[in-house]
Amino acid sequence: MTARVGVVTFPGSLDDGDAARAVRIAGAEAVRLWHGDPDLHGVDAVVLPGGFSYGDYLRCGAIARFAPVMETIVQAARGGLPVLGICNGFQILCEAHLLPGALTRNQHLHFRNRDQVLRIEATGTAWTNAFQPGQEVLVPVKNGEGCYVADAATLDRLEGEGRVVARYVGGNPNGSLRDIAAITNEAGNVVGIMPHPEHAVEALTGPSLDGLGFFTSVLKHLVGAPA
Ligand SMILES: NC(=O)CC[C@H](N)C(=O)O
Repeated sequence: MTARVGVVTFPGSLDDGDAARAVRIAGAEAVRLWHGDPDLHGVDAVVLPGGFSYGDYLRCGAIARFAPVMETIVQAARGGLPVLGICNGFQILCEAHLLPGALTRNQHLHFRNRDQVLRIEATGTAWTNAFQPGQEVLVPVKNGEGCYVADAATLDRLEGEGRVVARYVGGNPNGSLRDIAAITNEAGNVVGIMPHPEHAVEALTGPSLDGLGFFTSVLKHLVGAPA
């Protein structure tokens, strides 16, 4: 059976099309989900894409968190549904308290858009099991509010529990504490990542095919998961 991966569209989403494309290239069916519809239509996993949901008003992700679809996603994620939040999606996951900490204004106050090397540190998650521990990948980063912050105790806990999923290598583009680019929840089914793996899945557009591993990981995870 082909896995069905939902991709949510909020008003202001920008990367939902690319996320759905990445899902298809990885070999799954992409199911488009609408922010106003709480029904997840039986999907096996969910991607919250990048962009500017609700115009980034108030704070990035602060309004999207209250979308009808998020109520269902929060419940399902607590029950083990794999959820990947990319950039604005990561911001939404923090606002929804599925992940600890917050994404704040880039330290230098500039929007940053460049190709970025990441080191994958946690390969036990639903979205990173196709990587080798310590593997370096190249994916685009593009954000204005990507500076990950949390109190020292939370950061120590994330590190101690192996929940720092990826770190920036070769320069930190936004001032994130401890160079954190991606984290996971305790169960490893929810991952938030600031850079954009869905933009690194095709040779034509580059900068690598490294992003595909996030999407093939969840398919591997679903095959191993009980129905
Ligand atoms: N690429 C994105 O998803 C951008 C997220 C958010 N709007 C920011 O600027 O930080």
